[in-house]
Amino acid sequence: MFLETKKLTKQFGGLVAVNNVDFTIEQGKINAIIGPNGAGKSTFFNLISGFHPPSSGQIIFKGHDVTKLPSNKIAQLGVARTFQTTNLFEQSSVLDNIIVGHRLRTKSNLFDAIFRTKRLKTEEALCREKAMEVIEFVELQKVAYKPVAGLTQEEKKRTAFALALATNPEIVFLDEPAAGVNPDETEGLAVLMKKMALKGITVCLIEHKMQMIMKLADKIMVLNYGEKIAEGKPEDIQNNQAVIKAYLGGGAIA
Ligand SMILES: Nc1ncnc2c1ncn2[C@@H]1O[C@H](COP(=O)(O)OP(=O)(O)OP(=O)(O)O)[C@@H](O)[C@H]1O
Repeated sequence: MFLETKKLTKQFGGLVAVNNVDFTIEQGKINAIIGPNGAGKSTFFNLISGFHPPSSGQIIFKGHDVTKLPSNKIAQLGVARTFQTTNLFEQSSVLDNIIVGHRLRTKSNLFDAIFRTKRLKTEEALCREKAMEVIEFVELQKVAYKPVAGLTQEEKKRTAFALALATNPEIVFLDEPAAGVNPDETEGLAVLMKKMALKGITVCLIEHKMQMIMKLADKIMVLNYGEKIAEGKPEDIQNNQAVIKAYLGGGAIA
């Protein structure tokens, strides 16, 4: 099993935001988490990427219990994530944003920076090389040297993907990757997510755009009031009575 949760639970005071959720994420596939507003999707995401400690339950990643690991330690195991609004440096170029993001995860220290050590120079060169590689992967070569402020929404999303990919992750968690982009751009981002999965990177996303999810996902989990009400292939989910009921008659998942 690649990534698995066992009876994962998160309580905020008296509210159970995630309730006893068993879920498996399939390696190299596109795994989606859907559900009505307030269903617990973001909380579940925050638990499995180490941003919140669970109240109870377990998270197993490649056979290791990572339940109690902080997010930086989980990141070192090959887990990366994007946020609904990824903070980019608007006045800096795409390339610099990615280099800075990557540098934050490399090993040089203040001593290296002051004395411009060989290690620092080697790492800088490697970061630049890696940044160019991921810029090419997300197809942003044409805007690599442009400030982020002048990019389209889709290009900004691609930059956020590139930031996550620069750490060589085995799995990326994408929080509403297509929020705020138009249908054409949504299609472009869907193609990019497929490209990631084809490269062997496991994708796990939260998304409200149902048409996109039904076409894109290999596997879907549906949360409602913190509980898993369904798990399966898109066609199973679309025809699942509990899911249709949760979405008030099914209009939202048609
Ligand atoms: N830090 C917190 N403190 C207290 N309650 C919280 C906290 N975070 C989330 N909640 C509550 O937990 C429940 C689940 O919220 P969550 O944001 O995970 O849902 P969601 O499915 O991601 O919703 P949306 O689709 O609207 O983003 C909600 O009732 C929310 O108010």
